[in-house]
Order: sequence, then structure tokens, then C-alpha cells
Amino acid sequence: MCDKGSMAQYTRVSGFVGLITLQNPPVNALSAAVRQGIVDMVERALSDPIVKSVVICGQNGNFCGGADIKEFGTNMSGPPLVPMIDAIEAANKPVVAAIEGSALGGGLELALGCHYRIAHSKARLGLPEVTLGLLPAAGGTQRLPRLVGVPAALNLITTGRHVTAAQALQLGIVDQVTDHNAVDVAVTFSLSVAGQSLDARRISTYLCPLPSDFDALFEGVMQKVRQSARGAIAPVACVQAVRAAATLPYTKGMEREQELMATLFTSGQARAQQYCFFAQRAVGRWRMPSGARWETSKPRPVHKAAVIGLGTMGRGITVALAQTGLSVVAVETQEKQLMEAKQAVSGMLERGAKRHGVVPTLDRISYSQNIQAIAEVDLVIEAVFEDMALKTEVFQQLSAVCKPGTLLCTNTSALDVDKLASETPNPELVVGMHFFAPAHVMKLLEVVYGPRSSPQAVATAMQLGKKMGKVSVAVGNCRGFVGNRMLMPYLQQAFFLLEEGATPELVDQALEEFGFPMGVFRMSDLSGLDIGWRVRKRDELVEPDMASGKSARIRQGSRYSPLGDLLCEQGRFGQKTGRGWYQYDKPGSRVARSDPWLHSFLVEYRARHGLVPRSIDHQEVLERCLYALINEGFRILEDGIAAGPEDIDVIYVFGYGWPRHRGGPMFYAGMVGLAKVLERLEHYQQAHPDVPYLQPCSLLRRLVAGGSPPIHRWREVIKKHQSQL
Ligand SMILES: CC(C)(COP(=O)(O)OP(=O)(O)OC[C@H]1O[C@@H](n2cnc3c(N)ncnc32)[C@H](O)[C@@H]1OP(=O)(O)O)[C@@H](O)C(=O)NCCC(=O)NCCSC(=O)/C=C/CCCCCCCCCCCCC(=O)O
Repeated sequence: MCDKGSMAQYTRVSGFVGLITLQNPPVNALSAAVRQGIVDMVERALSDPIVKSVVICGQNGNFCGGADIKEFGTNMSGPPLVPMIDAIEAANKPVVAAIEGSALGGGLELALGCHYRIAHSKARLGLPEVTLGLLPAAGGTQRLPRLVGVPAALNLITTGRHVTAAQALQLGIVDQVTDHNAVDVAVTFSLSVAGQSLDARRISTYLCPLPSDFDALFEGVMQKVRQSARGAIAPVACVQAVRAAATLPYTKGMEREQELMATLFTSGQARAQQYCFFAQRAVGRWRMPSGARWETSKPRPVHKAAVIGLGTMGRGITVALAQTGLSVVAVETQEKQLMEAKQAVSGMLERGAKRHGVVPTLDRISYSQNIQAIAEVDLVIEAVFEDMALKTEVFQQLSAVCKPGTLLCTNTSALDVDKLASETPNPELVVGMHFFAPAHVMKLLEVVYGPRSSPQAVATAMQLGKKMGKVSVAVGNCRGFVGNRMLMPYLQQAFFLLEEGATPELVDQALEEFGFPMGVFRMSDLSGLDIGWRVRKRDELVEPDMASGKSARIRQGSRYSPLGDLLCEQGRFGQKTGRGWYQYDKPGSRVARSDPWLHSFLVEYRARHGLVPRSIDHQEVLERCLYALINEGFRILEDGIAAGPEDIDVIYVFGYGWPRHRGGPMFYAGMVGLAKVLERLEHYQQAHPDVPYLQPCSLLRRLVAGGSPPIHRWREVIKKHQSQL
């Protein structure tokens, strides 16, 4: 017996079991039609006198990815989730969830409404709503603590992390884990419990187990959550909802859950986080200006890779490749450096393996001082010192040594990928793979294509990034690519603000309150002031500090702040030297303390240059630093370096600490209002006519003139704009 008409298929199996299969590919999200299907099919199973038990599963080995996120911005129709799940829990026949693939968000909440849960060993479960700016508002915040206790529920709900089936069993979320077909096991099981009392199986009737140190627990968790949330409201609401489960009867707790959800549901933060979810997936479907994309470009298989240069970046990349399961040849010409790297890489692999309870993959790596060792690899990632002449020499060696067709990638963070490619006989095989430090931890990868990179080379690098678990974004070749190019105006404004009267503490506080994990000066101390200094010297921007006055602060016709150079001349490179924009207890120490020397230095510097300090507030810090960065984002779109605003936003959220609840710089610009961003840029540009970065980009002007369309319509405007430039 079978009903195939709706998005929940009903079949009678084993004579007496009503099997309800959710059918909404690819993840069986709970759209209005699926919810209607479940309501109808559950009613049908319960009213059929032959049916003794019910099993709910998902089509194609995937239980359910939760509520349909695409519905959230629309006028939602169809039966609501809460009464649907309550009706399942109230059923007088046992209902068993057969969980294969994922049970996430509303999917897990549906399973928690069932009387039993059986999971396949490879299934993953979780309540990730917090990552979408929401909370599990289909009873998840009320049922989970009743089932697994308050501490475990708080951990899962406030982080949104997924757990394996084995972990879910240990926590008590599922009743059984199987290596066999979970649906078959659930069907047999459901018959074995048919007719038994269900009183003890309805989670909403459980008393929430209360820890003895209840108040202290919530206080501690709330403090931790507020700190790590960096201004995001959903994690805080999650704690409040779980607290309601611990203190109120179920129905009252549900009222609180719904009340908190109503606030989150319509918030700008939820919109921003849901935008990030889809943006991340959109950038995975990369597209080059030529139109090349997955559908037209087949990646080459990569089994064996090489890393050239085992400094900090090379070591991280080696670890990331080995953890992906590739054979890696790690090459470092300096013997001492090679030995140190070998030890460091082994340590990182061992620690990573311990964390994940697996065996370290040390034997996947062979080390060599000789570049000839890479002759047989499919792909090379060069990670030597950031110097064009050195990289050119390495690329020429690689071309001579590697087998034909080997893909040559550079991990440069700003150098010209096309120039490097032009030094090789096969420029179509050259792309940038710009990892972020630490390379085995950071999720972002910029895949940089030059005008001669072949679509297959880009597809191969994108595919490898995906395999490595990276969020890979294909971008065009320009100085600094997307991320670092946008950082330049941001840093520049921060320096100018110091000249005009701000302190590093004030600027950092404004940016950290906005949601960055670190302000610009703390970040500069962490990464090292000498890096930018080297680049500025190469660009011939650094001059001996003899002159004073305005002319001493002009380079190549534009305003320039030598503050960073002056600190470097004093040996203040940041954390590594124990002094930078802040002071540290000792070199390498991480706790930044305000430095009276720096403040006196700024006073003396301003006086020497005739700069009259003025009071600067947080709003000015944010507007100048962020709008200058955003303005450069528009230029990047105008130049066709990024395919769309989503690419820029994903790069900033995953690589530069831009708060996810603000959606990324381009999304944020849309939220603030493009007209407002333009007006403020014009205002600051008038005040600082010698700063080209503050000159509003013509694409921004065009978008405003066109009525500031929503972000998903920018691509049309960009295309038109580019064709008229
Ligand atoms: C792990 C995954 C499930 C699968 O991963 P993978 O295999 O890698 O595939 P992906 O590339 O990620 O996804 C494939 C495509 O599927 C799309 N997708 C995935 N999940 C969803 C989804 N849940 N909804 C819609 N679409 C989805 C994805 O975008 C891909 O398509 P495309 O390439 O973009 O085209 C992984 O996908 C994953 O992690 N998914 C998300 C899981 C998740 O976060 N689930 C939670 C969803 S939220 C939820 O469940 C909430 C439940 C609570 C109840 C909500 C009730 C709402 C109403 C309340 C209103 C009250 C306020 C009223 C206000 C007022 O008063 O007016």
C-alpha cells in the first residue's frame, strides 16, 4: 500500500507498520508541503486499525536537514511545526524515527517528538539554528534538556555543533545505533514495542534534571556565551530558552521559546546569518568571467602533492594536505629548517589526531631537501618567502622538474600570480592558492586565477580546497586579491585616526564592540608589524624620519602615515618582540597591555607634524575604517575580481573575523543603506581630499542612483556597469 502523491510518502510495510518517508531533495527540508504531508500521513497511520506502529524516515538515506530556510523570508504557510510534533508525541501508537544522514534543527526536533530514535552509525545530529541567528523553536530548547540534562543541552544548542551517532547514543539522544539499514531496524523495532505503554516515552512530560549548582551554572554559561557571541543575540536567547526548560512546566517553557524566537526570527542578525549560509554555498558554485564553472571544467585527480618551503604557512599546508588523505612531499632546502619543520608538522598531526580520536597520518609525508623529489606529484603548492624574485626562481625549477601537467600553485598573499605564471612554459597550469594562517585551521582559501589560468586548473584547486574542508572562493588576480586588497584602506584609516587624536585602544574597542575578535592594532601586533613594513619598503613608501609637517606625510601624491614605519624602526614588531601598538610581558606573550610609551610617542608625533588632536568617537572609527573597506569591495566588484558580493562576504567572514551576524561587509553596507554609506564616504572625502580610498566608487554611486536594489540583484547592475565602463 502506498501513497506517492505528497512530499511525505506513506507505505504500509511488514504488514502492520506505517512508514512515512520525507521526500524533499536534497536534504528533505520541512517545507510547507512536507509538513502538510507529515500531518496527513501521521493521521492516516494512526486512524488505520491495521497499523500497529509508525516509522518516520527520509528519502535517499537522509533523514531531515530541518526547517526550509528558504521559507523564512516569505509569508510562511502550511501547518506549523510545533503542533505537528506535539501530535506525533501524543500518538497512541509508537512512532520511531529512523535517522540516516542528518537530523538537524527541525529534523532533530521532529525526531525528539517521536517515541524512539534509531540512528545509522554514520548519521549526524544537531540543533544548528543558532548559526542561522535563531533557536530551536520547534520544542528543541524544551525537549533536549529534559532528555540529556541542562549542561549537555546548553552546549549543543548554544554552539549548534553536530554530533555523531555514537556521541548521540552516549548523550541519550538516540536509543540505538546500527550499521545496518536504519529503516529496516526501526520497522522491526517498532513492531517489538507495539502495544507497550508510551507514557515514559513522551519527552515533554519528563522533569528537567536540575544540576545542584543551577544558578552558578547558568551565570557561568551566560557569561561565556556573551563573550564568544561578540554581539550576536541568538546564543544568548538560546541560554534563556534552556533556562525556561529548567524552571518552568513544559507548556510555559514552550511559550517562552516561541516568544524568544519571535524576536530572533525578524531580526537583522538572522537575515545576515541566513544570507551567510546561502552565500557560502553560492561561492562553491564558482564561475570565472569566461563563464567557466564546474559544469564546463573537469578537475584533475590529485593523489600526491608537494609543498615547497616549510615556514609557518608551508607547515600548516602540509598538515592540511596530509589530514585530507593525500601523500605529501614536503621540501625545504635548509637542513635546520627542515628538521624543525618535521618536528612541528608531526606535533600538529599528533595533536589533531588526538582531538579527533584517530591515528595520526605521519607516514603520508616524505621530507626532502631536494626539489627533484617532487617529480611525480600531481600538484605543487609553493610557500617560500614572499619575494617575487625567489618565487620566480622556484617556479622555473618546478617547471623543469615536474611531470607534464602538474598544477603549480603559489601561496602568495598579494604578489602577481600572472607574472609568476608568465615565467613558466605552461602558464595555464598556474593558480594561486592563498591559505590563511594557521593553514590547517583557518577555513578560508582564495583560489586566484590569472588571465591565462585554465578553467581545469581552477577547478582542480577548488576541488582540492573542498576536499580539505576549506571554504574556497575563486577570485581574479590583483594586488592583495580580495581580502588583503580590502584590508589596505581599513588599515590606512586606522593609522590616520591615530594621527588625528585616537589611541589604539579606542580604535580596537570600537571594532571589537562591532564584533571583530580583535581590533586592527591588536591584530597587527599578532601578525607582526614588520610584514607591512617590508611591503611598504618594497613599494618605496618608507622614508627616513627626518622631515616634519604635512609634506612628510605625503607619498606618491596621497596622504601617508609613517606611524607603522616609525614603530618598526624602534624594533617594535608586535607580540614577537614584546612591543608594538601595545606592550606585552615578554616577547611571544599574548596579553596586550596599554603602553604609556606609545601614548607619549603619539603626542610627540602629532606635535612634530603640527597635527591638532581632536576627540574621535566610535562611530567615526567604524564609518571610516569599515566604509573605506566596503568602498574597496565595490571597486573589486567593478573590476570583476570577485564574481559577486557573496564572494567578498564569505572571504571576510571566514578569513578576516567579520562578525557573521553582520553578514559580511557588502551585506552590511546593504543593511546600513547604500545611500548612507555613499553620503558618509562623500563627507569624509571632503574632509580628507588627499585620501583616494575615500573617493566613492562609481559602482556604489550607480547602485544608489538605481534605488539601492537588494543584494541579490547587484550582479545585474554590476554586469551593466562593467559593460559601460
Ligand atoms: C548538512 C547539510 C544538511 C547537508 O550538507 P551538504 O550535503 O554539504 O549539502 P549542502 O550543499 O549544504 O546543501 C545542499 C542544498 O540544500 C540546501 N539546504 C540545506 N539545508 C537546507 C534547509 N534546511 N533549508 C533549505 N535548503 C537547505 C542548500 O542550500 C543547498 O542548496 P543550494 O546549493 O544552496 O541551492 C547542510 O545542508 C546543512 O547543514 N543544512 C542546514 C541545516 C540547518 O541549519 N538546519 C536548521 C534549519 S532551521 C530549523 O530547522 C528551525 C527550526 C525551528 C522551527 C522554525 C519555525 C519557524 C517559524 C517561527 C516563526 C515565529 C516568529 C513569528 C514572527 C511573527 O510574529 O511574525
